Amino acid sequence: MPEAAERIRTKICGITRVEDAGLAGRAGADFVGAILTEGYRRSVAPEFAARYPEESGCRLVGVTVDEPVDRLVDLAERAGASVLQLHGDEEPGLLTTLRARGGWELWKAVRVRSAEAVLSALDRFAGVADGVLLDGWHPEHRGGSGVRFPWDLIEPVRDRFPAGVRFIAAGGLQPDNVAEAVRRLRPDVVDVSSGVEITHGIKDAARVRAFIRNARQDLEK
Ligand SMILES: O=C(O)c1ccccc1N[C@@H]1O[C@H](COP(=O)(O)O)[C@@H](O)[C@H]1O
Repeated sequence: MPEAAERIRTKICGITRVEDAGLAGRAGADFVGAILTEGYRRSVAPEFAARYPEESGCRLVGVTVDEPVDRLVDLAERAGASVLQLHGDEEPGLLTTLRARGGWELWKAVRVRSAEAVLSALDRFAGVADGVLLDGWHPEHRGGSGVRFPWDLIEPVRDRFPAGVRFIAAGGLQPDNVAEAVRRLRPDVVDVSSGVEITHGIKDAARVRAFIRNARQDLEK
């Protein structure tokens, strides 16, 4: 008998208020994300993000951009992150080093500009990343910009994700398009930040609930 498909997981990212972590947890999210590298619109101190897991019951994803390894380990430990999302130009060797330094699940973010670049990233990070996150590309913002990647580029190469590597779909997801993303891209996790916000870092309760409900809808039919 074929195995039942795993249910879709959801991540609410860019949380800057403890009450929004609670909101995400009550709505059924699996992961809450905090931007731990300083200087971004949704950056928070690691000690502040450390309050999210207890408030939400979710696993904490620490998002960092091009941090040196010692600083990264320090941020991850202070936040109590369970997953590290590397959202810069990190090389595979950094992930190998991190794996030896702690028990974090490691996700590498790739900003999609071509299917070839995604295939090359899958190749380079196979064996070192537990997940590959695909995000939209924006000329000024590293992430959290609400930009979709071209889904039609990824649909034909979806099955090239190595077995056991989570596919996290991000970038421009919203309550209104997440069911279509789940159907077309068949991700393991859907990730949203700006699509459920009132303004940068401030989440809207109705949109968070609708996002999670709509993400799950296809698999529950
Ligand atoms: O949200 C940010 O400000 C941010 C800063 C630096 C790196 C990543 C960031 N956000 C990540 O971007 C994706 C997509 O966000 P959106 O839904 O398109 O707004 C998501 O993984 C965020 O974690």
